[in-house]
Amino acid sequence: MTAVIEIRGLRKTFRRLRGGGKVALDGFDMTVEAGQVHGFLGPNGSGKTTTLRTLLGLVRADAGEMTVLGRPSGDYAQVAHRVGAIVESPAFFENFTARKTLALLATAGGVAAPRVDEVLERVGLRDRADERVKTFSLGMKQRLAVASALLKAPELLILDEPANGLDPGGIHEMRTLLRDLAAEGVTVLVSSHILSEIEQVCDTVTIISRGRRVVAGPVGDVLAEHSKGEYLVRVKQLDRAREVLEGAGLTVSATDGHLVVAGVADAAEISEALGRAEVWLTELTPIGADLESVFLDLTATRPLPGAYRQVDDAVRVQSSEMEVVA
Ligand SMILES: Nc1ncnc2c1ncn2[C@@H]1O[C@H](COP(=O)(O)OP(=O)(O)OP(=O)(O)O)[C@@H](O)[C@H]1O
Repeated sequence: MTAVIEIRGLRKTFRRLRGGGKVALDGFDMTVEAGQVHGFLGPNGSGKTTTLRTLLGLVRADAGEMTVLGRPSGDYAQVAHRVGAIVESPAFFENFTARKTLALLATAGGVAAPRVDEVLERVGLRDRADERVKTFSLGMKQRLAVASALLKAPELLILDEPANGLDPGGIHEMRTLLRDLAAEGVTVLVSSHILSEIEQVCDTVTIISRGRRVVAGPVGDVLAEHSKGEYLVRVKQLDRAREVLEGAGLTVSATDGHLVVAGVADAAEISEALGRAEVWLTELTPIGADLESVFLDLTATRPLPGAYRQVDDAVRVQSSEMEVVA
């Protein structure tokens, strides 16, 4: 596979007016392969936007190496026409219509005029194209931003929170759009806090916490690695099944007419133990980890009862250990 984005050891500290600095990126690494939809996740203030701005040449890194579409970051101007990006909400002239906004951007970027109607159709703004941007809702402005990023028919699309403000139908359409673009060979890097969306739409994922990569890989592998070996068990004799499974050394909890059995290395442990006691299974299903629980665990941002977590409270992962730093 070819890496479209390769980042190694990226460091950035922002100076503070009153002295000292804020470490935004602390040796961050990321690889995005061609043709994939890659999710970029991290808590507020973990360094996502700084990474994306550095990739696009808007922020100068203190150290590290980056290539975009095979070119080192210093040559970004030479690949900029092959990259479409929305990083933070773009500002549009409020008095212009959507069509005029895109037509101006198309002219400035040397894009053929018919492309404007194609992208308006693609983001669902065809019927509102001649209305002024100031009358647009947040979600409609977001659609316009995506349309502007698509104008150049980019090979690499970078989207920071594209679902921001979209209604459920719009989120669904955004998901379809990203998958369709990937099927056409476009590489998509998407940052989002809507983890269920990322889980559905992305092939691969990188999670950042306090400026460092805490996990990366195919979404399925990341979920499998963090699976807790839990199974949902349904049987007619619930109490008897619980007794048998606990007797076999398994951890069992009863919920809503079924059992959840934890710490299971192999499903056969459950079926054999129950079978020996002549308790017959009606359902045995592995309970997979979801991206939200993996994210909350790896970034140590799971809400604590009775406490208001502060944005910079998180973890720094060192090999397999987690050191909590407040
Ligand atoms: N221009 C700046 N000057 C000073 N500090 C900055 C600047 N830009 C970002 N930071 C700090 O760097 C850290 C990383 O910020 P960044 O915007 O990259 O986070 P993020 O992961 O995109 O967060 P969010 O999910 O809230 O958008 C934060 O602590 C932020 O306050």
